[in-house]
Amino acid sequence: MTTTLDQDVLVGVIGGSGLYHLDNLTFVKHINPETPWGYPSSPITIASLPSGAHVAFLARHGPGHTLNPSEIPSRANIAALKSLGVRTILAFSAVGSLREDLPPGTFALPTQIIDRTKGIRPTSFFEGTTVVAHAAFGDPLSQKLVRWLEGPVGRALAKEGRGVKLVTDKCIVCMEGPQFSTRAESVMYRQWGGDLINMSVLPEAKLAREAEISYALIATVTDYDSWRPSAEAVTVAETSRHVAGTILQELHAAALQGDILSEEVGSMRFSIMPRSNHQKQEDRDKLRYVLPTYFSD
Ligand SMILES: CSC[C@H]1O[C@H](OP(=O)(O)O)[C@H](O)[C@@H]1O
Ligand SMILES: Nc1ncnc2[nH]cnc12
Repeated sequence: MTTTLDQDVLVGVIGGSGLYHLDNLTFVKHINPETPWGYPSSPITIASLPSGAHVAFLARHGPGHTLNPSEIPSRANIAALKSLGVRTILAFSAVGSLREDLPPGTFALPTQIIDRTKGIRPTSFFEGTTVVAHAAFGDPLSQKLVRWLEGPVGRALAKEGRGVKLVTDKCIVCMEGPQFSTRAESVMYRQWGGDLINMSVLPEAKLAREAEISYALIATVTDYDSWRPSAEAVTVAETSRHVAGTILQELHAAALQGDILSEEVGSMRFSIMPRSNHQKQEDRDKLRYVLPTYFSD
C-alpha cells in the first residue's frame, strides 16, 4: 500500500451494497490516505483505463461490508478522493422504489433528495471549525453530470441487452436506517413526492458539493419499499459493473474537457464567510485539505 500517486485521478467511483470492485480495469495500486477526518471506508483502488488514465474506486461500506450507513466516514471518503485529484464522482446505490412504475431492476439518475437522516451523521467539512460556509444545494445532484450520464448509461444498458430501463429526474428520500421504513412512513414518502429511497446519498452529495466535486448517483432499484407487498429483492451488481466498465473511459474524457465539472468548480467561493481573526489557523489548515484554493494561507 502506498500513500502517493504519480498522476492525478479525475474520476472517482463509489460502490454501494453489492458493488465492492469494478471489472475489466487494470489494477494499479491500493492507497489509503489519512485525512483530517480519518481514514476512508476502505483503501482506495487505483485502476487504469485503456487510455492509461487512472480512476479511483472506493467501497462505501468497506471491502467486507462492515459499516452500516450511519457509520460511513463520508467526510474521509470525499476528502480522500479529492486529495487524489478527483473532480467527479459516480456513486452507485441500491435503492427501494416508492413507485409502481419503477420496478426492481430499474436504473435511475435522481435529481432531487429529501433528507430523512436524523442529524447523527457529520454533514459538513466546516462542522466543528471556526469557519462558516453555506453551500448551495437547490440542485443536490450535479445537473450537468446527470444530463451527460443519460446518454452513456442508457447506451451501456442497451448494449448489455437485458432490457434494463434508465429513468431520470427522480426524487430520492435518504433515511437513517439501519431498519427499513414502516409502511406508514413509506406511504408518507410517496405522498411527499419521493420516488426512490436509500440510506446513503446523504451526506455524500453535500460533502461532494462542499469539496467542489461534481457528483451523481446511479440508483439501482432492488425492491419495492414497504408500501407495497412484493416478492424478494433483486441484485443488480453485475449490471452496475457493466455500466461502470463501459462508461468510465468516456467519463474521464468528459471530465478532462471540463464542462461536466463547471457548475461545481468555484461554487464555494462566495459560500465561505470571509477570513477573520476569529477563525483559527488550525481550522483553515484542516480545510485546505479539501479546498486548497480558498485556504492556501
Ligand atoms: C442492503 S439494503 C440497505 C442499504 O443498501 C443501500 O446501500 P448503498 O447505498 O451503499 O448501496 C442503502 O443505502 C442502504 O445502506
Ligand atoms: N427499501 C429501501 N429503503 C432504504 N434503503 C434501501 N436500499 C435498498 N432498498 C432500500
